[in-house]
Amino acid sequence: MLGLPESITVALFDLDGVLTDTASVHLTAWTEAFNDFLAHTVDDDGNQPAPFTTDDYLAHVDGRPREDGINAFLAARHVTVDRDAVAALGEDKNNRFLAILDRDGVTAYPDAVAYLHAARDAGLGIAVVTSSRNGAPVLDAAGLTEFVQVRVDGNVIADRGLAGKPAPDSFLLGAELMGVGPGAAVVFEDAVSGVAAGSAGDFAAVVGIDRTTSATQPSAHAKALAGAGATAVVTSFDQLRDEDSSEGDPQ
Ligand SMILES: O=P(O)(O)OC[C@H]1O[C@@H](O)[C@H](O)[C@@H](O)[C@@H]1O
Repeated sequence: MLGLPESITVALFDLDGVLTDTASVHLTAWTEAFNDFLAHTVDDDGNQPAPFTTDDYLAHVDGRPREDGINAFLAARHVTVDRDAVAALGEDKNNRFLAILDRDGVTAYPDAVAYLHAARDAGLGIAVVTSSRNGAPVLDAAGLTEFVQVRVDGNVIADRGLAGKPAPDSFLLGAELMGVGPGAAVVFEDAVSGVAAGSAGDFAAVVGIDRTTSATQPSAHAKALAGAGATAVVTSFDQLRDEDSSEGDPQ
């Protein structure tokens, strides 16, 4: 029913881009904020840096805590700024993110909601592990809070001084708070940094969710997720459940 090894009793879900259609909102907010910022900045050689692109988002920002994403992208553009500038850029992006949320609301992916129902019905423990400090309001706006027994979000990560994804620490904390070790838990992730975190944590399974395409041909992102250590890559949770009905696996 869930397409998972039977040893798994806990599911750790990333949020943005896995359960909710908010990776696109982060991408839009980051693109606007970075490009406004870059327009008034020069790199370490005094040149105008190239604009922020979707590829930059996937490589440097996706899945990481806010400040880590800023630092990784600016380092890639050889732009050096002080901590106040990083904080101001992060705040600008967050204001843009919240304004889009306020205007458009949050959509939960139907396949993810169906999978949450199936996981809960099967008795699996459910946790959300997100780098976002907006994890609680996004879950609320999507109507998903009722499913979540444990939430590790960007605020928890900062309060506890944990290393962000691609370090495994936030997922390991999620498993610990659910009372299991990584050998009894599955990680669901759409970001390369998140899959790398699950892989580094030795979780029983790390499922990459590639929502960049609905085609059967593996996308570049699907290949990147596999390369980062995903034990399986699917374009929808439905594929996990379909696999089971064709194989007759009990869980
Ligand atoms: O700025 P926030 O809401 O704390 O989010 C931090 C990061 O959270 C991750 O979940 C997203 O994949 C990133 O795009 C985002 O930058």
